[in-house]
Amino acid sequence: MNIKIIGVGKLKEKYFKDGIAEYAKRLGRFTKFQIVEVPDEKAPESLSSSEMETVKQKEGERILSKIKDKEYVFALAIEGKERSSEEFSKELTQLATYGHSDITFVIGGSLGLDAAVMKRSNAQISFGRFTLPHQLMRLVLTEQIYRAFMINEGSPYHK
Ligand SMILES: C[S@@+](CC[C@H](N)C(=O)[O-])C[C@H]1O[C@@H](n2cnc3c(N)ncnc32)[C@H](O)[C@@H]1O
Repeated sequence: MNIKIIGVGKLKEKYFKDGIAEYAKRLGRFTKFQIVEVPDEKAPESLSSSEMETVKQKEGERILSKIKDKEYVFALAIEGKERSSEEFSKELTQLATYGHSDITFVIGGSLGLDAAVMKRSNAQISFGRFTLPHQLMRLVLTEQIYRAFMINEGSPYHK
């Protein structure tokens, strides 16, 4: 299985980079894992709602340019569907069983994901109603993907 996370903007803080690098290393024995970063658009607080839509649209086009037709896409969205870690683990196993070997997760920028990206997605995942910073979301998601493989293996990592 190939797993890709597409994120908007560069990861700046070392502690996020270190955390992600640790889980990415652990994931190496289960899957080919990569993070693809697309450039973010400047989004000052003074933007009008149509300017905000333009920012999301531009970021959305960059995201979509990194997705191939064969990829199964999960969009991360607060209003998406919540799952337990066990359900998520089962879902990934089922996708592999049904021949989906390229799984892509998309995390939006500071203004969220454009409608075109939501439309392209095959499923939407919510980590609950809290708004998480997109950089932290990358780390949390990477850990949950690792956890999903450990659950599937029956590892005591998941208690
Ligand atoms: C700072 S948030 C964007 C907030 C924006 N107001 C929105 O509603 O999408 C950046 C990205 O992180 C992800 N994200 C943040 N919190 C999330 C949550 N609780 N569940 C799923 N994804 C989340 C989403 O992909 C979101 O586009």
